[in-house]
Amino acid sequence: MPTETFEFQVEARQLLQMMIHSIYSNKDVFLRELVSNASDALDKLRLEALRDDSLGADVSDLHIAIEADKQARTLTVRDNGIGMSNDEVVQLIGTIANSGTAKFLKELKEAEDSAATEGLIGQFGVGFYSSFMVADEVTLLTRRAGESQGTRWTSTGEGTYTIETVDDAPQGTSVVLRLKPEDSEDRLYDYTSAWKIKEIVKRYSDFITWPIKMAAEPAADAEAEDGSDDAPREPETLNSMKALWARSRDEVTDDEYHELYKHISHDWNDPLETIRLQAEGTFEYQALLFIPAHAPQDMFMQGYKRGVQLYVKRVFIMDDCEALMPPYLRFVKGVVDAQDLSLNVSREILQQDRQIQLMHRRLAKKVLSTVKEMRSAAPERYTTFWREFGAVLKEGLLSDFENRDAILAASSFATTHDKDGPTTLAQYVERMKDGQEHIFYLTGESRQAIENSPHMEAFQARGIEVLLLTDPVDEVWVDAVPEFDGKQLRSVAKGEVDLGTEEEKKEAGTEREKQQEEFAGLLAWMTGRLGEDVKEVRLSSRLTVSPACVVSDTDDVTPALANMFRAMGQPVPEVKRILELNPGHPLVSGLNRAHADRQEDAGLDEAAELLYGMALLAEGGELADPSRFVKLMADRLERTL
Ligand SMILES: Nc1ncnc2c1ncn2[C@@H]1O[C@H](COP(=O)(O)OP(=O)(O)OP(=O)(O)O)[C@@H](O)[C@H]1O
Repeated sequence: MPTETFEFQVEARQLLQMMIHSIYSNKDVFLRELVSNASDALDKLRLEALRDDSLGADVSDLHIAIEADKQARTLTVRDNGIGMSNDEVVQLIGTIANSGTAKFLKELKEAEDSAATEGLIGQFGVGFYSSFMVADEVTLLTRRAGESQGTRWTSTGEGTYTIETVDDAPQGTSVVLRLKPEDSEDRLYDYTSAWKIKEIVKRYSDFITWPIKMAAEPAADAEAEDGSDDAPREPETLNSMKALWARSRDEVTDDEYHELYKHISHDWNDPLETIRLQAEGTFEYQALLFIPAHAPQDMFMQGYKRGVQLYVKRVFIMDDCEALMPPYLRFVKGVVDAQDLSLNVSREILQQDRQIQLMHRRLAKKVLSTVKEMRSAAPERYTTFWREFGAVLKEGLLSDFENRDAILAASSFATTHDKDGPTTLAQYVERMKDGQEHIFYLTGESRQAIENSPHMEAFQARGIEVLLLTDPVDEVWVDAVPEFDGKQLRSVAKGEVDLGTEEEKKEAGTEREKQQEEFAGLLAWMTGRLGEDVKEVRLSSRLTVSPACVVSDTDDVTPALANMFRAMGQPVPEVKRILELNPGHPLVSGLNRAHADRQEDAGLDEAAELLYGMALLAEGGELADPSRFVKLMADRLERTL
């Protein structure tokens, strides 16, 4: 079989270039990545052998071996795991399937200093390619369990790689690195040194559940006597293989937890939070969960794989076990080790298992209570958490009714009360003014757009706090959550506004009756005139500065929500809104006088239309016919000159 040469996919090539030009300063991590891949391959083989008797794979001595050759300056990481078929090598090693990669590479190019670069690359993780940080040539020899032929893949990382079929490859994968010259100033150490290898394995891979073996070094005295040392030596196992989740908290350092996190999440950064849980009794399990410090790029994409790893009595069973985590906690990584499940358990069985459902509930509660505690105990970390995952967490308000209060208690919201810091609902309720019955909020594109919206005027004038909700999911959950602490949530852009003390309300009522009479003609005429667009034109009690605004009826769908449904392909009927006029505004009183004098003409028609258009623009809405609006406006302006 001839050797064939292939080109790396564009993204893969860019990533390799970055590896070769060593943008990541800690090069030791290449070994962690290779060991991590080898460990995954062993997990996969054990499972496949369990499920498929006919695989014909040897699973008697599964392990990882590290071999260094000082003379040849090579380092080999070998496993006798699942291996890869010829096609898999091309697909998995020659291309990058991760959809976030292009975006990541762009950000990486724009990053200005090396610290920013490392932060970014840490979010991504580059796995196998990190070999090129320390090697100028990498050879991978692999044979998939159950297949007879193997594949050799070789590359210097410069744009192409070669592939050839090999007849006598052992089962599993070996990766041979031809090491670059040592350069300790660049943190490129001697990776043939047994001491260095041990140090790296201990630091990053101690918990790996498979033995990581290294051939023992020849003893110094034996070499001195006759220059050779032929006696076979037992290879040394470098890692303790202890499952961290099964050890007590005080036996494990934070660093050890963090390395386990990196292994299972493929993240290069430390997690934000580590959560431990031990359940005893009839259904025993241990969980070690992590909240990452960054949201993955594809968290909102369809097909995002959620869930933690499932082990049964220390044996890895599956990745992304979605039965253990609700969708709104899909960012949580970790390990759950259950004592009483079958090793053959399938995803379908897990979904229906009552014990698993109980476990799922308990894990969700534990994550939520941890987040809540984080807010008081570590506010900075909570801020990071909320920035990265707040929008996802709030999805739970729509799906997890049982934990709704716990989700609300772990949530925070931007508020008019504080320019910089968010508030909790409990804090909001504490600050509520005498006579205020509701928790007020407004949804919109951005804080600025909301604050400048005319709907806010009466609230600003009275100093009533309003929550400023800018995540798309906010449009939805506010309708699904009936109340918090006995207080209803109310949009300031919906329904009638009824603020102030009883006395003030009474006074305002008499005043309003007078105004109703005064403006009755104008309101009736405008309701007819704008009837195609709005269901009613009425006087407003929410405006102090602006002439007009558009509001939705209390139970109507807002335009933003309707747009969201339409974007998801769900038809939503057109819902007409209400135009409110500010009787105290000179433009409105002027229009009222003009209407009383002239009853009807083209000028009045246009003024009504312009007023409605202005109200839409003021809330950040869209005009049905912007060019007509601009023309009418230009005509009017022209007449003022
Ligand atoms: N030793 C190995 N045995 C079998 N398959 C392997 C081995 N090393 C890598 N692979 C396959 O190649 C794929 C790509 O590996 P790579 O290390 O580049 O990325 P990854 O481990 O999937 O994720 P990340 O890039 O986040 O580390 C792996 O998912 C795995 O399927």
